[in-house]
Amino acid sequence: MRSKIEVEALSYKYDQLKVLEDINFSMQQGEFIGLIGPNGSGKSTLLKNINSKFKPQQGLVYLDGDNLHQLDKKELARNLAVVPQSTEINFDFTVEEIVLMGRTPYIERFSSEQEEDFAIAKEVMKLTNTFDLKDRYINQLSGGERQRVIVARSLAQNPEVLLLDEPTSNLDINYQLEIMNLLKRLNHEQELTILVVLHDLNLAAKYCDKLLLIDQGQIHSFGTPQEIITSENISEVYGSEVTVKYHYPDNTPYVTLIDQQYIPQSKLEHKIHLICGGGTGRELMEQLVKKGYQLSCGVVNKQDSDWEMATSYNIETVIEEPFAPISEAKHQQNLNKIKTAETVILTEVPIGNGNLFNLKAALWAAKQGKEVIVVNGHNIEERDYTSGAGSELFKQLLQQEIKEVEDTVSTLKAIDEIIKN
Ligand SMILES: Nc1ncnc2c1ncn2[C@@H]1O[C@H](COP(=O)(O)OP(=O)(O)OP(=O)(O)O)[C@@H](O)[C@H]1O
Repeated sequence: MRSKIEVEALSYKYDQLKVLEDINFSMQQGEFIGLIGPNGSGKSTLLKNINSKFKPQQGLVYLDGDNLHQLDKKELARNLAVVPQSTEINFDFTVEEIVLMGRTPYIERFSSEQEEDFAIAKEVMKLTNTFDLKDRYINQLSGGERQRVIVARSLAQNPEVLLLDEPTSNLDINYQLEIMNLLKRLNHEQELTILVVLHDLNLAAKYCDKLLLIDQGQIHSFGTPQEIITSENISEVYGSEVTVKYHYPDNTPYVTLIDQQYIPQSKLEHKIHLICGGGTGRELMEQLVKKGYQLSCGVVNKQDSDWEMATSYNIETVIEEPFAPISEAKHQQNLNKIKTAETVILTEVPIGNGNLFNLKAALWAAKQGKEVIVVNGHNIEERDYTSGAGSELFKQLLQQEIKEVEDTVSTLKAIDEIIKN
């Protein structure tokens, strides 16, 4: 199959300033690709090379196998439409007039719009929620309204490929989602091929099938959001420390910025091991990761909701088979993790014969002189399913030098105190 768009060895300079170097990638029909990268990395310049506004000094761009820069302008506009980053429109055109401009590539010289053109303009105005604005002057609209009109104009071109440069930048959160949902719908229903520059990595990860990450004019990486949105890539390209959580079940990544300036070094170095299970560690895991602690976890069963959360944050975890009792080997691995931690937290995990080892691990940690925080907001008997063995071990644990707390908030306070001392 021929690629819809193929960029081959493309390099571009503004006078002496080299901005793009040896860019190679292709888009198949119906792909939805996000172009991401830091400010000034060359995203807009790449888009302008693909839409033929700029001609690369080296390399070629193909549309359906034809050299795109040699295509007649009208033919190109019937295939490819652009939503630029900023649109200066100096004259007082109405919204409908602007949208009808999208029909220009279909209108013969010396003739004017036909009924079909008006019908298409109406349809795309409805799609973009701009129909109610149709008689308003474009220069009297808000930035967000104007943005939607420009999207409508590009759709009126009835293109096969749509290039958009930060189409959501002027929009409030509601319209951001509306535009992205509209693009996704057009992509699905009409196989519209989309290349969109986005700054919001979470929006990009949520909507795009693939992401092209540009760094200083070169392709850093190209792949699925799961492959591209990793804390390593973000730190390498943007220089920011982030946590990436992979949402279950489709593993859509979600980025949260860690502002290192506000995390004291003592927190970054403090290692915590969390003994949990059955979802009792979820809330703590989120909080501790966001606060910048180094976290490990175990033993949890695969498929358990604590396992799910630990996996989504890439937390080092000792994992047992689904529903299987903790084996001696996994228990040993857990103790090895505990050895490297400064603090151990035992959540209010229900105790059965299968996870008695987790109580033993907490007891072992306390006897080793580790700081052990035991969450004990409810009576142990209520969650002991071992006919007493669990309660007995728990009693021994409480007799050690441990910190007994009630819930997540008091656990976090206890950790703060440990670090301060
Ligand atoms: N017309 C121009 N003349 C000279 N240099 C330019 C021109 N347009 C952009 N540049 C420079 O080229 C580099 C890439 O700019 P470009 O706008 O392509 O980056 P970008 O990734 O789209 O950035 P942003 O995310 O900030 O929009 C920058 O260093 C920029 O200053």
